[in-house]
Amino acid sequence: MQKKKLVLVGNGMAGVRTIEEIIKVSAEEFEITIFGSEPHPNYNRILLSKVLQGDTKVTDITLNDWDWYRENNIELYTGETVTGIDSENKVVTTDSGRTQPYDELILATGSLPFMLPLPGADKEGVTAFRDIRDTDIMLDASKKFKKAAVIGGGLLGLEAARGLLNLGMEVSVIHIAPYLMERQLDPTAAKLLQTELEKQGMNFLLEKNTEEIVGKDRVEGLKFKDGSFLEADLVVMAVGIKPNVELAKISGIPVNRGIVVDDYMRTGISNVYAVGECAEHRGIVYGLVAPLYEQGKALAADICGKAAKPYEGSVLSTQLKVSGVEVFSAGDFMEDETKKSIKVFDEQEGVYKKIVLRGNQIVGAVLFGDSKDGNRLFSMIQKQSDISDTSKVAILQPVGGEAEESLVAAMSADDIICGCNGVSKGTIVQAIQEKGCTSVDAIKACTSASRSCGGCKPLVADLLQHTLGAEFDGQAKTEAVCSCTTLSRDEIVAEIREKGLTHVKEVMNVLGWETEEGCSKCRPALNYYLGMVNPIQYQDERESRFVNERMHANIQKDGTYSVVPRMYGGVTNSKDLRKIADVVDKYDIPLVKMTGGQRIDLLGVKKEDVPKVWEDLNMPSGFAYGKSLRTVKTCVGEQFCRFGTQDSISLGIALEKKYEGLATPHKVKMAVSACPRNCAESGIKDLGVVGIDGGWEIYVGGNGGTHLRAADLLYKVKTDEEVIEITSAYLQYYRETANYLERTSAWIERVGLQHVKEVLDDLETRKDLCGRMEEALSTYKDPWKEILEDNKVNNDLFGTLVKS
Ligand SMILES: Cc1cc2nc3c(=O)[nH]c(=O)nc-3n(C[C@H](O)[C@H](O)[C@H](O)COP(=O)(O)OP(=O)(O)OC[C@H]3O[C@@H](n4cnc5c(N)ncnc54)[C@H](O)[C@@H]3O)c2cc1C
Ligand SMILES: NC(=O)c1ccc[n+]([C@@H]2O[C@H](COP(=O)([O-])OP(=O)(O)OC[C@H]3O[C@@H](n4cnc5c(N)ncnc54)[C@H](O)[C@@H]3O)[C@@H](O)[C@H]2O)c1
Ligand code: SF4
Ligand code: FES
Repeated sequence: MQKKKLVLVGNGMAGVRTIEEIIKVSAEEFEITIFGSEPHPNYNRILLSKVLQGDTKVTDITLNDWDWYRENNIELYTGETVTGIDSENKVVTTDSGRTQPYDELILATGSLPFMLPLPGADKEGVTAFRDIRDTDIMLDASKKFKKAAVIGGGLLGLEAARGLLNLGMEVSVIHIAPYLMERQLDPTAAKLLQTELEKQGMNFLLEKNTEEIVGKDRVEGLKFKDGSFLEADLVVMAVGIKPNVELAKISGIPVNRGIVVDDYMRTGISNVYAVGECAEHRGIVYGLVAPLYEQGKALAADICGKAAKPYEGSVLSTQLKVSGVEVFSAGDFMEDETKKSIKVFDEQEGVYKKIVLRGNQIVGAVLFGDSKDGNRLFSMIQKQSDISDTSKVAILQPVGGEAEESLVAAMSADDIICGCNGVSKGTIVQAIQEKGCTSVDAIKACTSASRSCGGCKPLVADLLQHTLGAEFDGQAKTEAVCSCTTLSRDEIVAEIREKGLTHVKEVMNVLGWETEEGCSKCRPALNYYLGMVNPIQYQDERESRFVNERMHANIQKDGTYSVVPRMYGGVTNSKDLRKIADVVDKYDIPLVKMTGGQRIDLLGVKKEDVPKVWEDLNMPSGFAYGKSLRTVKTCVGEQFCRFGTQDSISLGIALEKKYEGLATPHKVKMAVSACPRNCAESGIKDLGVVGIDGGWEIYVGGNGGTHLRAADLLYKVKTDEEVIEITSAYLQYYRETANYLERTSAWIERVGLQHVKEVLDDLETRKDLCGRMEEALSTYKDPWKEILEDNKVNNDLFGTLVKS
């Protein structure tokens, strides 16, 4: 059956979640194409606040990595904006001139930050806070400048302000209303919040209306309508958002404030849906993920032709993501003639709780200082619970002084634990009891709870503790390798050994993987563990490797490849240099560059030329792309240097020849310096050797990358043979005990240098490790040669045939 063409415009949180839902309902029905203006795969926009606050890194907030798109056969065009929709001919066009036909079209274009149209708003140093680019602008500015002004004292403005404080800036928040977060809080809670944030170092200017942003090219300050002035060299506008509807509007799709949709997210034009912050449902445009994900579910069922539960609107709840502050707000939180409140206010402790009732129904709540009851109250609001039978004040203190744990115990099965993803206590308990989930990560994988803002993680952990009791502590330490399983690395390796498992698919079947195909985290890891356990029998599964390892070359950002041939110990000769020069000319290679590991990198090689370049070079692969030994950097040593006490080059070459091509959990870099002056930088390598009088020192666990770490001295030895013996035993122990993708620097911190020493001090163990290392090394074959000799693989990978 011909698949239907499904096009998604907008590669953001709501759009991609909807695609996930569609794949869950009907994986085979659609050929999916996604366009996204941003140059990234789908990431967790919510966590940009945490990135700015220094709690996480941009690289850790990806929700769906490139492999996810590939694995689900989704054609993804990033950095490409859809500029027109021809709904008659069912085609979209993009800013790169591409046209893409569709059978079904989903618009998920999100919002645009509202930028106050002030004179000077275009000056350098004025930014919104919406995406990775804005976050980078703020991170950069904080390194060079001191004074930040945030316009807008809502959720976004306060989270930005906390981030800028953490980055060492002086921060003023300019707010137009008389109190903060007036859309979520009442004046009492807002005042408490302001006091707490002032204690943290924030400065507030309330009821201030900005008139102008002043400065030459760069912003220098803000002028206010009351004539006052504030110095600032960074201005962040956080004054709300507006639905991004321009594309829909020019394409004739009915638009009000947002794109108008029905209860299945259908727009006024057939086969065109809208979801997320760009959509307007029953007159409401939502700006939090929980309702957007609910919308996505309804859309997914409808588009797949299944009986869909209509989307009927959402009650909202919010929490501010600022550490040290607990603020919660939900539903209709302001009193009026029809709504009365019950309040508890402990001024001494700074705790304020309020519920708002319409008759006997609870319709809203505000909590400050202690937001633990937030989820329970939110569930009551969503269910419109009638509280006539309950003592009203007890609703605000339901567990009166009992142990914290009884909070989750007191929740009913349909109480929501994860507001963002709408996951109830019952669903999580079911995942623990029926699917064997034993960690927060495993629960995230099974149920999506904690996958968005992460605010519910402590509650999920409490629920795990409560459900598993004594079992929890022990099990909590073992993290699942990924969301496809609840098993940890150690459990998987043990099962592979015990059950004699030999293939990635077999591991998944036998060990009850949640997903049929696994994911980009577990597949390469399983491929490695299988090869490590059984190096002789195991057939490497190319398709389970990361793309660079599959291609045996690094893909560059423009789609070309880099080729780095092996040069043992960083030593070359005129013959190899001539070959390299000829190859560079013949294939028009734009850049030749020395690497940090003393190799020559040919950059910008066209995909179809890669095998031909390998063939003409006729040199072994340098494994510059691999989880493997990369290079052994050497200093010139005793042969030429007057300080040299040892032959660093010969030892470096011997090490590189011995361990080349060895599969390791992560890349391994080595160096050999012939004296303590350490010109080859042995102190920041995974394994570094330093010449001393009458022998060598062996250092381990060094890292010169993002997580800079000086290597630890492991042993002093006398001979080259001893260096090799210790290296073999050390590397083999790392291979056998590290998590896949764990560098030696992280591994040594985890297992402890002393522990590793004790293992290697045991001569029997050392011998066994060396024996297993020899076994692993015996399987080495140069991958470039192998591919050149296999026309099919060559053709599959590069679309070229080198040998006839
Ligand atoms: C710093 C920050 C913190 C937040 N914290 C929270 C929180 O704690 N809790 C919460 O619930 N919500 C939070 N939010 C809001 C939440 O991130 C949004 O509600 C959610 O991301 C909206 O999803 P969306 O898919 O509708 O829009 P977006 O995530 O904005 O995605 C839309 C995407 O479409 C792309 N696009 C637009 N037009 C086109 C086009 N024509 N062609 C191609 N691509 C296009 C855009 O570039 C964008 O990448 C936060 C937002 C920010 C900025
Ligand atoms: N923790 C969370 O849930 C969270 C965090 C960040 C962002 N978000 C979402 O992101 C979106 C954007 O957040 P936001 O805070 O910008 O929107 P918002 O509309 O909630 O708040 C904007 C604030 O700016 C103030 N403002 C408006 N004009 C102003 C002016 N000229 N001068 C000074 N202040 C002015 C308003 O009074 C308002 O309080 C919202 O949908 C929000 O829900 C949520
Ligand atoms: S490390 Fe010592 S021997 Fe090697 S080059 Fe430097 S000074 Fe010379
Ligand atoms: S409440 Fe946000 S991820 Fe669970």
